[in-house]
Amino acid sequence: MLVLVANLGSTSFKYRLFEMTDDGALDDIQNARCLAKGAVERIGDAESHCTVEIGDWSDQLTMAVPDHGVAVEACLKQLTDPEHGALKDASDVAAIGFKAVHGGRLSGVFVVDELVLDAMAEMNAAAPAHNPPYIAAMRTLKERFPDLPLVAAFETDFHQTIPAARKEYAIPRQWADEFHIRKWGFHGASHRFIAYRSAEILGRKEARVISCHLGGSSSITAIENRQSVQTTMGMTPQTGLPQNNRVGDFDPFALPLILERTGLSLDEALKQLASQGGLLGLSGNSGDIRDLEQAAEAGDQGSQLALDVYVQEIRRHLGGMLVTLGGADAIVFTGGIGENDSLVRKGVCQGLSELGIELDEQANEDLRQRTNDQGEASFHGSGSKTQLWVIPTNEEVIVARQTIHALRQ
Ligand SMILES: Nc1ncnc2c1ncn2[C@@H]1O[C@H](COP(=O)(O)OP(=O)(O)O)[C@@H](O)[C@H]1O
Ligand SMILES: CC(=O)OP(=O)(O)O
Ligand SMILES: [Mg+2]
Repeated sequence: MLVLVANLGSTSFKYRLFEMTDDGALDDIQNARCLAKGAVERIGDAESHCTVEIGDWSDQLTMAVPDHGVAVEACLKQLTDPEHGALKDASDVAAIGFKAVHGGRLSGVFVVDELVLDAMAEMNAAAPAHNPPYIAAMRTLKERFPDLPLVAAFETDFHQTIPAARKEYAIPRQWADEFHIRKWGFHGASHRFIAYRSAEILGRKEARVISCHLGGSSSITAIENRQSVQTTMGMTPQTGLPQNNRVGDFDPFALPLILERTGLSLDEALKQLASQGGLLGLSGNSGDIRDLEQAAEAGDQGSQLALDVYVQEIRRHLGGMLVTLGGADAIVFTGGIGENDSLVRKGVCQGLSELGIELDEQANEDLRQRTNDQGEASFHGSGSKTQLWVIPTNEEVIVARQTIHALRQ
């Protein structure tokens, strides 16, 4: 069975085409053959980087990809290319699974119909960088391929195991009960993959793991027995750590002051918090960690401040997760930043030997030369009680499994 998985991130579009057996369990993460994969990075910038790998053939190009709709069209074109493509026709796939973000009252995995699209649209204001592009892509594909099942696997699903004491806001009871205002948590596919994969690596399902998904959007999750028990994002993916251009945790009582001083409407101010905040807002320069490190190196103070705030916020939440779990067997770094950025990993892990966390600086620097065939490597010192790992996330294989399960029901 062929399953195409579409992962529309805040700054990227990634896809993988899998050949899967349909009898695998959700945690059967090794049992999926990836026939093709591709990515478009820096969507919305003047130059987006596009990569594609189909079998032995690969290609890279730089072009303008203004939005996720254009990215999805480009992906289908690549996959059905007469010379290099993996599909004769898009209808060869059994389903397209989406790593969908906020379904509000719908948390779980659903075949996409009008009710699902409505539930997502209700959350457009809560997830402005994520829900509108997903809805647009789903509508386009439904129109072009009316017989092809589309499946939405919501990011909130993995966090349903978080106990009430860690998911309730201290707000009037009615808001929580009637309007579902609570900490939902996101990046569920990634944190679930890390939960399953780290348990395989550590050889223990009951391990205590802290999963740091650091990318265009970032969140940290505490995992016990392969289940989420606490996470940093809350009601919306604007919360928790500072994101690339979204604010992270913020005091709502600053808003009246902002509206009064700037003359902005509430809508405009929220738009700015969700597009001009985060690392971009702090630095006044860029939301991409690579640009910030380059600028900081050249002496740009705003960029250095953004990097420092990001690392300090990760450390603050890491401290909370360590206490929640009563210590950790492993801390795992994943996502575009977690997998690639040794400076951020070093900033987060240094000076924690009193807590049993010892970084091997050289191993952290040389990580790329030390990875196994899945791109994984550890970088803790020999005396460290807590293991430190980089594990490339595979959100798509989780969504592919969830898609098959949803089709069976
Ligand atoms: N080689 C790299 N070195 C350092 N940071 C990187 C590298 N590649 C990507 N990144 C960072 O990762 C981010 C993208 O991460 P990703 O997890 O793909 O994001 P999203 O899914 O939110 O779009 C970029 O914004 C950039 O900050
Ligand atoms: C919240 C979320 O799903 O983030 P992203 O896809 O941008 O990493
Ligand atoms: Mg992502």
